Amino acid sequence: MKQGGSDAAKRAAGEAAAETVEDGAVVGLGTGSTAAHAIRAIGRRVDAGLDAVGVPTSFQSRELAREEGIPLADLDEVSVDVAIDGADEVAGGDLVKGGGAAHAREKVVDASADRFLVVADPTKEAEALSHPVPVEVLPAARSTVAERVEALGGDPDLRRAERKDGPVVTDNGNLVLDCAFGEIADPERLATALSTAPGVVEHGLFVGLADAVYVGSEDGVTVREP
Ligand SMILES: O=C(CO)[C@H](O)[C@H](O)COP(=O)(O)O
Repeated sequence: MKQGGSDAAKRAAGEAAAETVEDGAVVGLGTGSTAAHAIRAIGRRVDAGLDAVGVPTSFQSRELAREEGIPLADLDEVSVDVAIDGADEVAGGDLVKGGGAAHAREKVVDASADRFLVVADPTKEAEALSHPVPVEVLPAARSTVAERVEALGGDPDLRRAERKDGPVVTDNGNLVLDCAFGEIADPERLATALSTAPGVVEHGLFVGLADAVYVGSEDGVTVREP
């Protein structure tokens, strides 16, 4: 997993994206250490009088938003104006997400937003996607989906928890297969193949969803519109 970026770079990206949130906006709150900087910055702005409502993408982002005093809503109550979320790898407008196993809810929220802003540090950028693709699966479908992934040329690996024995269980009660495919020549095709496998809840390929990518560094932020 590409986790090598500096916290200063992540913070610069998260805070720059948070600055774009307009008064009255409904904001999709992403998951991970970079999105957390955006949530904290939005929290500071709410504290200073910004009228904004957050739609969390995970248990983690909900907890943080609560701590920061951001009013929250569910997706069946509001529509999202802008979502701000991190990524494990970015190539143009295509992403691999799901390092925090939150990609199913992240995709629902990010794809529903009028604008989806990706926040990342330079270590996440790539010419082509090659990061293993997290695939959330129903527990009963673990082995059938793994066989399907192998048939697609991938190498599935059940994600294991670091601080408990056994697998990672997602916020939705499912398992995650991290599927290495090497360089992904046609992300859209692979995304369709994974989506159509019975038992797949969601995968971490976000193809063509990003409206802008904020890449932070110690020296500032570059914004790309794919
Ligand atoms: O997709 C994600 C969680 O499911 C995260 O956004 C992704 O893993 C990036 O995390 P970080 O900003 O901590 O590097």
